Amino acid sequence: RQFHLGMFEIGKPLGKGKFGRVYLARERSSGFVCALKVLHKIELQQGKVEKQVRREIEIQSNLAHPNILRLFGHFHDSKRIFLILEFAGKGELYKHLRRDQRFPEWKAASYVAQMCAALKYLHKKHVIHRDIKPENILVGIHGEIKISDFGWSVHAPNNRRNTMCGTLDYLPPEMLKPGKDENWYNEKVDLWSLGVLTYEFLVGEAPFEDTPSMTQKRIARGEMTIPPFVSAEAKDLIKKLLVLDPEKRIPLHEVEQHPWIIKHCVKGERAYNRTSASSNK
Ligand SMILES: COc1cccc(-c2nc(Nc3cc(C)[nH]n3)cc3ccccc23)c1
Repeated sequence: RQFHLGMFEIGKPLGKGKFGRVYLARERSSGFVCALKVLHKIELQQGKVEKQVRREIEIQSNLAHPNILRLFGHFHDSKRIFLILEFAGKGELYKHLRRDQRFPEWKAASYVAQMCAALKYLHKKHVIHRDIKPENILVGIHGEIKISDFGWSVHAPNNRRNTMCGTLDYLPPEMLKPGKDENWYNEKVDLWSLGVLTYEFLVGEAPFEDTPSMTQKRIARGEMTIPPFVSAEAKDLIKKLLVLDPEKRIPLHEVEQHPWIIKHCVKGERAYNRTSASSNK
């Protein structure tokens, strides 16, 4: 399908990302509401991120999952690249996290379960996200979460050098301490990040947050403390994800069956059984 700017009615600016502005937009013929991300080619060249953007488009265009932000299409003019993205009505998850300081366990567990579903889908397609953090998650109108920003995602196995920018908090040890094949890592990097995310949802800050050099040391040693207000089940899951050896991290299908997730996520079903039971009376 060919898209061009004239097809869209541009609405209010939603916000500014690292390399682009995002606008609410409506496709004129269908009335379909979406988010239009505008990237300036000059800025991408200066930031040396054209390849990353091409990869983001190529990967995200082929994904279709309720917890992954859809990329419906893209087009460009002489100066700009336009990404036609799904509109998530409640905006950036990290703003919700900062506003609430930390999430109650039922909400954190629901988000972790949704992340699990999204990561299972990605890993089945041999896509590693590599940049799972609250800043890259949007919230839909019904409170469901959607992974966005595939700028750092790759097809596994990766053996290309990637300069990292942004926070180190979410980097797994194998991406910090170059081993023999320093650039070879696999999907298990997303398990580590899921552990950091779970911790941050419940505590309100990342487990290894410190000065950049101290953060690297603490990640490499897996040095973190989990505050007493975190439940024993949640603590158990965090400790099973934040394991230095990638092969020893709890796999996604075990995460979704973990007691902490089950306890908080089958509520709907129990509630369903209660109502159906009561209606039989
Ligand atoms: C970089 O994009 C930024 C930056 C800051 C805020 C928003 C934002 N986005 C969305 N939804 C989106 C965004 C995309 C790509 N799809 N759906 C909703 C919002 C609601 C209130 C405030 C802000 C919002 C985006």
